Amino acid sequence: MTVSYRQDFYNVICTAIDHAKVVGKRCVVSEVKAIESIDPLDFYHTAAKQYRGERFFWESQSTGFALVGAGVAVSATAEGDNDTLVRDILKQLRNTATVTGISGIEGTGPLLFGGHTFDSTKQSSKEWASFGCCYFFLPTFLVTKQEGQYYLTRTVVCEPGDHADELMRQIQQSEDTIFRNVKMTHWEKQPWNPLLEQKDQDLDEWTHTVDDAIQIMEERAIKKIVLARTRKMIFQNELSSDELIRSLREQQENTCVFCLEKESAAFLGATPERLIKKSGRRIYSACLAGSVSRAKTDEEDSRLGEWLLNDRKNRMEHQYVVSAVRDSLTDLCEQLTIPNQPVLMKNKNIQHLYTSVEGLCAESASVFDFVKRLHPTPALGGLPRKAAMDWIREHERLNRGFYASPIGWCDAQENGEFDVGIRSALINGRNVLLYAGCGLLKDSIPKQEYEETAIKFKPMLNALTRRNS
Ligand SMILES: C=C(O[C@@H]1C=C(C(=O)O)C=C[C@H]1O)C(=O)O
Repeated sequence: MTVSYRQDFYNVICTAIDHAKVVGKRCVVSEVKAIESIDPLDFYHTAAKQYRGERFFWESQSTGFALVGAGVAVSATAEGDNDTLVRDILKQLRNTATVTGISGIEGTGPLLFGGHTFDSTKQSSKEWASFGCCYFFLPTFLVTKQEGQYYLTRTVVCEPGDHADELMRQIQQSEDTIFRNVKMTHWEKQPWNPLLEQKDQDLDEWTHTVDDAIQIMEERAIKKIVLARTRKMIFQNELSSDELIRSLREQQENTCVFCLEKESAAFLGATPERLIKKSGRRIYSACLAGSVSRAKTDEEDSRLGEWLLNDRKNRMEHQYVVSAVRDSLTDLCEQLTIPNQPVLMKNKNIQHLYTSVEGLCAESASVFDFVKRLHPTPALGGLPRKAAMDWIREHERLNRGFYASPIGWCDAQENGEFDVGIRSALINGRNVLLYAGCGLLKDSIPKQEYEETAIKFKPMLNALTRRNS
């Protein structure tokens, strides 16, 4: 990657077009600049006019870090094994992209955002068709909010026959339009959107599948299987990811609110579960497994929390995740700090057992090395991984698509973050597919697990029905 400090964007584009002519290939040019503070969601909303179906949103509620992308400059979709494809694009970007303006700020410059399916051996289903098995894109406009500062990265793809004046005019015009309107963002009160139909997986069918899982865990050396279910919903009017993100960020403190659009579909949610964050040599991961509901009174809530901290089944379920995460990270990290005991993570609708993970890795490591090693942890797949995945592939009555998979971003310095796409839904027009899963052990009780998944529907359900419970 060439970093040019003093040249302005126009000159860099001219040089890139000349270079594209010589090498006969497109060249990517990005410019990073500081901008005045704006609400990332207002930017997302305003960009819809030009870039609906080509946006992403990412906001960590606890740190305030946010990324919003609009417009597809470069994209990658694939069927089958997807990891190589994204790495290749990133490598290509690193080798060929020119970045001008401010440098050294994480989450700025040419950055890929996206995700892939839970199970790369599975063909994508009809609902997930537009996303394919893997979808990442480098946005034309990227707004980054980092430590209270705001940055705009704009990216232009220069082809051999392009004219700098035209490219410059186009990007400037789009930028002016968005930023003129962003200041005037006005969220209108939405009319009531009635729910016309909804369908859950039948409780008997679910019970039967849980029984199957329990039986296989008793017969074979399988310790844990995560089983998921869906709820299909049809609303009267088209749903808007903008409005849903707005509700999620208001209601789901302590989570990461994310959304990835592709054509008319959007996959979004408020996940409490970080898979991996890499910042320079520092890495952060998390073990999250073992759940109980929140209660109405503080007293009852604490009692439930205490119960969870001491419940044998939940502690075991959690410990499987801790051990597997430790095993996955040990040889990628020089240092690894994992506390011996979990603590409680309390979210609006549910509380979990949580163990933090921090480490120090080699400079050359990529956030994708970690994703590949960790996914799926026993929190989303099971233990042993392969046996659990085989069972899920054969028995679970749904196609998970991007649900329970890593979703997130990676910049050209290989910094990035991928969280697990849970507490999520796929929306398309008036249709919604909600997803939720739970960890099964030999002594699981089907009805309890069904109820646990119902609680896990709540964050998205409340956003969809505009309830606050
Ligand atoms: C699978 C989900 O959640 C996972 C399963 C948990 C559990 O079984 O206790 C807890 C947190 C997540 O790791 C989901 O929310 O869909």
